[in-house]
Amino acid sequence: MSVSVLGSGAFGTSLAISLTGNGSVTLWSRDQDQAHHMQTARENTQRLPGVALPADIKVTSNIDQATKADVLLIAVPMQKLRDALQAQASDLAGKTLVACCKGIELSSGLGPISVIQQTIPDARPALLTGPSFADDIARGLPTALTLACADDSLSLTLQHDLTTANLRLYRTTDMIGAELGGALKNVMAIGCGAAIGAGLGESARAALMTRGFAEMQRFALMRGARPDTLMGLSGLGDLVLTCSSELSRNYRFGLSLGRNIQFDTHTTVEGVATARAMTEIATAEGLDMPISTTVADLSSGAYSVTEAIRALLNRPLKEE
Ligand SMILES: NC(=O)C1=CN([C@@H]2O[C@H](COP(=O)(O)OP(=O)(O)OC[C@H]3O[C@@H](n4cnc5c(N)ncnc54)[C@H](OP(=O)(O)O)[C@@H]3O)[C@@H](O)[C@H]2O)C=CC1
Ligand SMILES: O=C(CO)COP(=O)(O)O
Repeated sequence: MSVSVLGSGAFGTSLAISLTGNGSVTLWSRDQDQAHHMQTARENTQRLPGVALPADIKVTSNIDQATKADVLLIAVPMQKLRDALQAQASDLAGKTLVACCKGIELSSGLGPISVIQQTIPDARPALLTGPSFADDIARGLPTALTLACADDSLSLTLQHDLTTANLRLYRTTDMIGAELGGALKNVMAIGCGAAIGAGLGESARAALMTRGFAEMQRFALMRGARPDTLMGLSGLGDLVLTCSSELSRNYRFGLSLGRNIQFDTHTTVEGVATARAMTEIATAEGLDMPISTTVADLSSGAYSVTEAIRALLNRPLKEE
């Protein structure tokens, strides 16, 4: 099996490292200088410092070379996915494309699978998602992920090809559920970070995670997901990880909001655009999503943390 990872950020680099024992691995960067630096320094100093790139990984900025592989993992941020696919559309036609991003596209309200289907209609799409920090994967720590794919035979092949000694993949055919679990947990992680950053305590975080999970289920079921998918790695599993660890960028962004301090605007924080997308869809569908709406307002600066707390606590009392 040969695999190329398109997108040399933290996650793409970690997946390339993890897959080196399984066959030939190419890591593609859109930036020629960055690709050259990684190829010679054997480290992604910009996005995943401190982890050596195994000698077997070929790093390139040549898309023709990269797209020769049997399987292409697409590891770019959700809001960049459409542009990234469109820019390479002719090279990607007919390929097996495994999206590795988590989010809802703000301009369309679609998840990664649908964006692939729109931009590269004859591609064979799948999604890799679930609780995993790039650093953990790169260091070979045990991780379990969800592989979502509608085509059973392709799904079995990918599960076999992408599983490693430390990376265990579970299959599902519920692509909508897997997409939304990964997308929506980032929104809740921002909320939890804000609560902890503002000193509201662990009980507040538990309440936000639980009621946030109820919102995730409500939203995902409305869009046709299966309830059990949300209970799995791509939903509950990733929610627990992301809402409780400072390794998460979404959680750290929330912490900065709660503490009223600046956050590096170059850092990828998927939950900000997804909160906005989720809120717009929920409003159009008449779905009650108070935490997501509050996170969207908090992230955009429309609400202060004090206003956000007031908005959530002053809602009418209801049954659980
Ligand atoms: N980091 C993690 O622990 C995990 C991340 N993910 C998901 O993976 C996705 C990517 O995240 P991550 O790798 O961490 O992000 P990073 O911010 O570390 O890297 C993003 C990468 O995408 C590249 N990129 C951006 N736009 C384009 C484009 N149009 N064409 C080609 N390449 C592009 C960037 O290139 P450039 O440097 O040139 O801008 C950069 O290499 C996200 O959806 C995230 O939720 C999932 C699980 C874990
Ligand atoms: O998706 C992740 C963990 O599963 C990574 O989370 P962040 O994007 O918040 O760092």
